Amino acid sequence: MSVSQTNTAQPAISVQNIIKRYGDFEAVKGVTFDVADGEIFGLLGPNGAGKSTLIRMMTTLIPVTSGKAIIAGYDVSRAPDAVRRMIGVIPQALTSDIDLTVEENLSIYAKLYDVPKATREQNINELLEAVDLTKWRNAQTKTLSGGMRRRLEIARGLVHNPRIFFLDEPTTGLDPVSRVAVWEMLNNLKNKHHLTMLITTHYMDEADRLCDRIAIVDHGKLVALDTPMALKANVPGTNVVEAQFTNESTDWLERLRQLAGVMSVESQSAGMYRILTSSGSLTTMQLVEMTASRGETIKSLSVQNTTLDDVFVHYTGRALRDEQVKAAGFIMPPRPGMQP
Ligand SMILES: Nc1ncnc2c1ncn2[C@@H]1O[C@H](COP(=O)(O)OP(=O)(O)OP(=O)(O)O)[C@@H](O)[C@H]1O
Repeated sequence: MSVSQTNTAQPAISVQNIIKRYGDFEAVKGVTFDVADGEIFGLLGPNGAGKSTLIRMMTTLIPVTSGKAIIAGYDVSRAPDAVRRMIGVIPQALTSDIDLTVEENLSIYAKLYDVPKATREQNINELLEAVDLTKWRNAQTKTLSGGMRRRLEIARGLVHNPRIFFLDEPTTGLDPVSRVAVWEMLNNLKNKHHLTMLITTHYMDEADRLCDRIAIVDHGKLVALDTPMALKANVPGTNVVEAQFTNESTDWLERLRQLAGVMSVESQSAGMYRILTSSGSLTTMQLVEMTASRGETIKSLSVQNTTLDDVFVHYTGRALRDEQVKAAGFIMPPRPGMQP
């Protein structure tokens, strides 16, 4: 079926049993999901899970091996130009021209996308305001901080008024304050421009705060898809107890596993144990009793609700902090005048 009409009742993005093969290697193995109009949809997964490959297919950068991706009503394989007019794309790498000013970067893109002259200036002014760069419009891009440059790239991706915005790790390499500023900005932009957003991220707190629904991808397959709250509620064990003992006994792992409600126990560094349990209070009570009856002491103890990190571990078998090693390796390019 060739879909050529834009229809607001249909999903903004519809991916149907999509497959991508690189030679003999299947990087995406039949993934299906819809993204509703106006939704912020997160794609999470370990390194190499297939997130970028999925985004590249949805944004027409690489051909689909089989299956379909329908973006704003257009099939990426049959109507790639129409898809490109409907989408804005922020890739992982920063691509604005550092020798141009902020405004020149936006203006060149607007011309590339044939934004009519009459609306070009107004669009640029509004976007500069939205990303809080109005007073930097004449600054050379190379003088901007990492966070400001990322905001410029986001404004540039919206200069032709796309309906659907794809962001591949929009806050990687930013400090926590800049990350929160980008989240707020994306939320404001979404509401003001009625955008649909698809975001990949390595940061669980980002996905939790920003996304209406989250898809977890692993080894090229979709392994979970729901709202952050439902994902957390559906993971066995609703609490995480972290405990550290003064005595480095080798049988803690086994003894902790036998406490009431315990689903799994993970031994961490510095004698810390992370316990996933269906009843934080019951497990904690028994843990305290058991420790006291053996004449041992607890060095530290905390009880937390299940986080998206726990969801991630549950579905992928890997902790996100392993993934963050790679993410932390990305460093924003230095700007002139910055201290090393
Ligand atoms: N052009 C290519 N040729 C061959 N294999 C590729 C190519 N691009 C990606 N792959 C492989 O496909 C798999 C999925 O890669 P992809 O970049 O989509 O993962 P990702 O989830 O985006 O990972 P990351 O978080 O590291 O960006 C990986 O095993 C990768 O090595």
